[in-house]
Amino acid sequence: MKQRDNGRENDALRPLHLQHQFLTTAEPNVLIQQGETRVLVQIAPHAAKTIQFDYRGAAAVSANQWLTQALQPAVDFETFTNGFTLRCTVLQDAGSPVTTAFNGAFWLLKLWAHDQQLDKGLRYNLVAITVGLTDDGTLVDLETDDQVTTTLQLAVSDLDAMTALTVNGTMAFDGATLNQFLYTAFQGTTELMGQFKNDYQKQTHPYDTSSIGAQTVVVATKNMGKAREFEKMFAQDGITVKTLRDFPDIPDINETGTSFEENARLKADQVAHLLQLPTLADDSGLEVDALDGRPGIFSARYAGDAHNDAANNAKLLYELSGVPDEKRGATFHTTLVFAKPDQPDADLVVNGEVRGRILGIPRGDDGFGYDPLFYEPTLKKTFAQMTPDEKNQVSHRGNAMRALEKVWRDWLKKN
Ligand SMILES: O=c1[nH]c(=O)c2ncn([C@@H]3O[C@H](COP(=O)(O)OP(=O)(O)OP(=O)(O)O)[C@@H](O)[C@H]3O)c2[nH]1
Ligand SMILES: [Mg+2]
Repeated sequence: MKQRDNGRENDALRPLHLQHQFLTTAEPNVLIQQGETRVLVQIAPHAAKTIQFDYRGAAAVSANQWLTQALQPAVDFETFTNGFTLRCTVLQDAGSPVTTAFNGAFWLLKLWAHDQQLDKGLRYNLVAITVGLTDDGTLVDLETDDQVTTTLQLAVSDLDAMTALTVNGTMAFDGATLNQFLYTAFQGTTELMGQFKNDYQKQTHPYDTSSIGAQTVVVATKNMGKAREFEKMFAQDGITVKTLRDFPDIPDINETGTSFEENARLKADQVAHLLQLPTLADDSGLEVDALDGRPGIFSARYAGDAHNDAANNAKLLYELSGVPDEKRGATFHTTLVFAKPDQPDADLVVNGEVRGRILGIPRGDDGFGYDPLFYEPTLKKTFAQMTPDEKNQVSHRGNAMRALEKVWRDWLKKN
């Protein structure tokens, strides 16, 4: 392939670099660099449903017209509730500043729409490129030093639809030359589109989910006792389990709901959104008759915000001191929610319960949480005296899983 004076091959793009939130102001912004051309793009909403460009660089009037024309067909104002101004400040012009500005503007707009869950407001993805014609061929993604007779400025979608096409030049050219021009441009835009999509993917789903295969279920829990039970139950179907321990960068989810279901939805919906994967969550707790159903949804935080099983058990025994056996009945409850990414209305919800009695002294070493105090009358043991299989046969979580087992595969196939 032929090279330009600076060594860059004729069909090679300038290196692309995006710095999101280059300015630390609240307003969304990005610094886009294509080669040595640098444009700062900022977006601000306004009430009228219009696209406004505020290009700050040479030939601003024609630049604004071109940018608006190139973007307009992609924007669906049925979805966007307001319009927006895209301010593009050319900080350094080393060639093709308008198409560089367009790329920064489109992909900033796309992130902005995503943050507001208005992804549908953009009909397709766009990139723009500037291509030049020389005496002996075409050059992609022009720099200031490239000596060309004619330039072509193009915006094209990932559905191969052109939204803006401008040709400016000092020489006449024929149809074959135009085709050569377009061919070169499309090669450039295809490559550029891939680069922008990669960056967008990183910005919106920054978690590494490459280890998650088709036979894997993500469970949004940090509780290893729960995780072991899910692992065992799913293993019967040949399914492996990943938990939040596999994604340590996911922030803690505040269980601010007022019911098991609300809390399980919070956990499932948020993690499904962050990982963009179907996610199962479990919210469970112990409802003690003599305590009017406490600790209930507060079972993990019963003795204080730091989850401490020993302290929780000690508090339970203390609160039940003097309560006779026949009044120590309790229910263990589990709500399971299976969520698909960004479809909270489609959440699958099932429940499971088991009745038992709270002993006066702990028995058994297995299990977790309140297990040593929870006596189950049919197997005549505490949960902590049971093998994992025995516990799963009778437990709240086992019962919830059996309810889930009947429905989740069909649910997963829908949509
Ligand atoms: O003896 C027990 N046998 C069980 O089978 C069991 N299932 C749940 N629990 C306890 O009830 C609370 C749930 O709170 P919870 O649903 O918010 O879970 P958690 O905070 O531990 O983990 P996460 O899933 O929220 O990350 C926690 O204290 C759990 O230890 C159990 N105790
Ligand atoms: Mg919890």
